[in-house]
Amino acid sequence: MSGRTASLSPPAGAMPPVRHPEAPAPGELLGSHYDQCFGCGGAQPHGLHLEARAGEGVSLTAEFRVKAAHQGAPGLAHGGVLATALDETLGSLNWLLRVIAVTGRLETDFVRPVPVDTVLHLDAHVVAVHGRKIYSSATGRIGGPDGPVAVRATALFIEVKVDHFISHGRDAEIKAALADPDQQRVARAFEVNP
Ligand SMILES: CCCCC/C=C\C/C=C\C/C=C\C/C=C\CCCC(=O)SCCNC(=O)CCNC(=O)[C@H](O)C(C)(C)COP(=O)(O)OP(=O)(O)OC[C@H]1O[C@@H](n2cnc3c(N)ncnc32)[C@H](O)[C@@H]1OP(=O)(O)O
Repeated sequence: MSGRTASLSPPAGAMPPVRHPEAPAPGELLGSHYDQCFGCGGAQPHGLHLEARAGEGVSLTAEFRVKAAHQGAPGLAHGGVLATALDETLGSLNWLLRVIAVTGRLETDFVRPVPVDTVLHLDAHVVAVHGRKIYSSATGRIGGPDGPVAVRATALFIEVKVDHFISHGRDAEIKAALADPDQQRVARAFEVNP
């Protein structure tokens, strides 16, 4: 065993999250962190095309329309796709902290089925930060932003350096990402605003 704690509750000594002064203003779209991302990439034909908008503090909202390609059972969204939408939404929160982080742990509750063509209204916030560990939670509702809860998740993200992607990613995609002026801007922003 690794000795890692399975708990998604912040430990004693965890601090409230601090919104970065240059984080997008409440109401602003965050944009995609990577064009080919399955969750948010605009150039990813198979993706969820999730769009997140900054909220107050370290929170955001996002919308995801379930398409026919996302089915598990007839006419219903696949649970893994819904978990991806939650993961992406939670991951986007770290941009408000100006921290690069990857999902270490994601716990999902599936509360009610989500039909195809439904818009899932997601909201997420960071609960606490402890060293490199970021504790966050998200809720997805259907029928409107105040509709019934369909899915919920709590997560632990771990802060990493941009080298994480450079040393683990595939060469071709790394080179393409570095050649994309937007991605370079993202990476640079992360480097100068740790
Ligand atoms: C080149 C161009 C660059 C362009 C890049 C473009 C964009 C980049 C920007 C942002 C991208 C990031 C996210 C995008 C947003 C959303 C997308 C959704 C998010 C994802 O889809 S992301 C993919 C799935 N994700 C992974 O691919 C992670 C695989 N994994 C690892 O890479 C390692 O596993 C790692 C790094 C997590 C840790 O490794 P490590 O060696 O750095 O650190 P270590 O193990 O020491 O852990 C430190 C402390 O975290 C605790 N801890 C760690 N893991 C835990 C777990 N699972 N459960 C409970 N606690 C855990 C330990 O217990 C310890 O705790 P303590 O400090 O208390 O001892």
